[in-house]
Amino acid sequence: MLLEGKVVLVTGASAGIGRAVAIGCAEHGADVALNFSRDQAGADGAVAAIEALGRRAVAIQGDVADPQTARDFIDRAVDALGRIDAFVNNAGICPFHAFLDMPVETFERTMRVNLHGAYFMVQAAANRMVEQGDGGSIIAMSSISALVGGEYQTHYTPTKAGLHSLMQSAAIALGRHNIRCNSLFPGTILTDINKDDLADENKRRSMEGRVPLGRLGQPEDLIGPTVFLASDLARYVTGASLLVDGGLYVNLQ
Ligand SMILES: NC(=O)C1=CN([C@@H]2O[C@H](COP(=O)(O)OP(=O)(O)OC[C@H]3O[C@@H](n4cnc5c(N)ncnc54)[C@H](OP(=O)(O)O)[C@@H]3O)[C@@H](O)[C@H]2O)C=CC1
Ligand SMILES: C[C@H](O)[C@@H]1OC(=O)[C@H](O)[C@@H]1O
Repeated sequence: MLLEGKVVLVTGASAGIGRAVAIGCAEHGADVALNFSRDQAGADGAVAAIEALGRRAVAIQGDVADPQTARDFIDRAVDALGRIDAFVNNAGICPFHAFLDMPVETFERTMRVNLHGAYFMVQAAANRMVEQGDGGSIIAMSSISALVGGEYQTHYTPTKAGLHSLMQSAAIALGRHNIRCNSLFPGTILTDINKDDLADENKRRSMEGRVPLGRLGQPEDLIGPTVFLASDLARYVTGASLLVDGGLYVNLQ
């Protein structure tokens, strides 16, 4: 088991990718703390799934856009599970909207959840890992959108580029503590975040058609890459990024 004896913390773990990687880490031996903001039932379901695997789990509510949530989540998770070995910054939103009339509130909320929230969460996780003194792994759920644009994502893609940039700088700041910081770049993964956008059958077919592996992603496709980066197998990997997109990014023509 790659994560036997390790404690993994995941933000935004009541649904979608965060839920899948939280349960996936438990399948690979970890105890897991989950952050969520609204979906208590989803978080409770993920806790039950992890406990059914014989692992410990705790769900802690908090809006990552509030800087206080970061300290609270890390403190309560470590109180419950004893330590922190890996931190997955996953919570994120993507309210699709056109550029020219982007509401200020939509822009600011997206920045606060996806980027400001990540900054304070990563900082709080890193401080606890430094106190523990035996290293750690920080993983950011960035996106293929850190590399390419989207007409209705002008407020979102900069947060994903920013998140990867945060991982690069944090990798330098934390290397002396043996804390590794890496980004995952998922392509289009079928979750609630894009349910409405992909309800347009033409758009969905066109997106599928561009993926060399022939399908859009499932949340479980992120488990292997997350477990690898959290594990000691990745002990010399830091400041890196990994596309998990079925080949979408390289498919120019
Ligand atoms: N799906 C995709 O195609 C891709 C997704 N990503 C990234 O992956 C991450 C997860 O996305 P995905 O699983 O698709 O989305 P989902 O909408 O399925 O899940 C989002 C999760 O984040 C939580 N969340 C949202 N806002 C907050 C908040 N303010 N505080 C705490 N938790 C919050 C939600 O919990 P609750 O409902 O309880 O608030 C939920 O658990 C995001 O960062 C996204 O940008 C990257 C590339 C592609
Ligand atoms: C929400 C989108 O479908 C999804 O989010 C990303 O980060 C990917 O680039 C996709 O556009």
